[in-house]
Amino acid sequence: MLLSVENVTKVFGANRAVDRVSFGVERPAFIGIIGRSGAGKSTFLRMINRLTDATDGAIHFRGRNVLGLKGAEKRSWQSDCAMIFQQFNLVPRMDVVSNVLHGTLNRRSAFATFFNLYPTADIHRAIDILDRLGIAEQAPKRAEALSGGQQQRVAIARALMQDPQIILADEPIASLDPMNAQVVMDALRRIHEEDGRMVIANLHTLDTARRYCDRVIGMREGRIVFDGTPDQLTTGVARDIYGADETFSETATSTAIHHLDSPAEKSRAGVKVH
Ligand SMILES: Nc1ncnc2c1ncn2[C@@H]1O[C@H](COP(=O)(O)OP(=O)(O)OP(=O)(O)O)[C@@H](O)[C@H]1O
Repeated sequence: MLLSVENVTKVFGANRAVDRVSFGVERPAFIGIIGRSGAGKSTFLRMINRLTDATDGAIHFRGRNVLGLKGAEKRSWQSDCAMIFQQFNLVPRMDVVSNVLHGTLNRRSAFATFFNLYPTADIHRAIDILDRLGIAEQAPKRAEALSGGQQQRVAIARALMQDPQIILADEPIASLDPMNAQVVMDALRRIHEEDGRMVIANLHTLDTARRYCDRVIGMREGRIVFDGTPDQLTTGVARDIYGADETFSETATSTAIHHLDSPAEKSRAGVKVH
């Protein structure tokens, strides 16, 4: 088993935010985690890369319990599983290349970090990665001058700089318009396919999960209530995951471009209808 999650639990006071979550992954896959706000998706992702300590349970990656790692071993694990956030978390006033080079921070000495010194090889690699993501020409600009979709690709480049085995993406497209959302999801999918990296993404839209993931995990109130392929993710199952009644509509959880076909949807999305 490549990744094995066993009874992982996180308790905040009286609230079981994540409740005995267990599943196994045999080979690097593109996994989507869906569920309504507060279902425990972010907390779970943050426990994998040790941003949040679990209350109970174990997570084994290639046979090693990552929840027990300390010090240098923990930091090394954290660079093996790079995280991408909804708000990109770039340094806005810093240029794009420097933001990407930040992905090598925990490999560099305090001296080099203080004086902002980067090996030439790292700078070349950063530009190659930006090129691969189609944004090399943005390299000298300040991060804040870029569109949301471009900024998220910079964040992906920063993650790739760590050469991670797993990319953890916490609502990576929740702040993006449908067009940019697609560009970012395409980039993640391509990295998964070309590099064989595992991707675990918290997603708030069903259609994105169906379209990009090999496997979808549905969470509700801290527990896994669905674990299967996109094909098995029927409207009935989705209704169960989101805890909605018969009035549940798929488009309510959708941002995809192809759902903006009808004039009503276009106008709701703020697109001018002629
Ligand atoms: N640091 C914290 N202290 C106390 N409670 C927390 C903390 N972080 C999360 N929670 C609670 O844990 C539960 C799960 O939150 P979490 O953010 O993991 O859900 P989520 O599915 O990612 O939702 P969202 O998409 O809104 O982030 C919620 O009830 C939340 O209020």
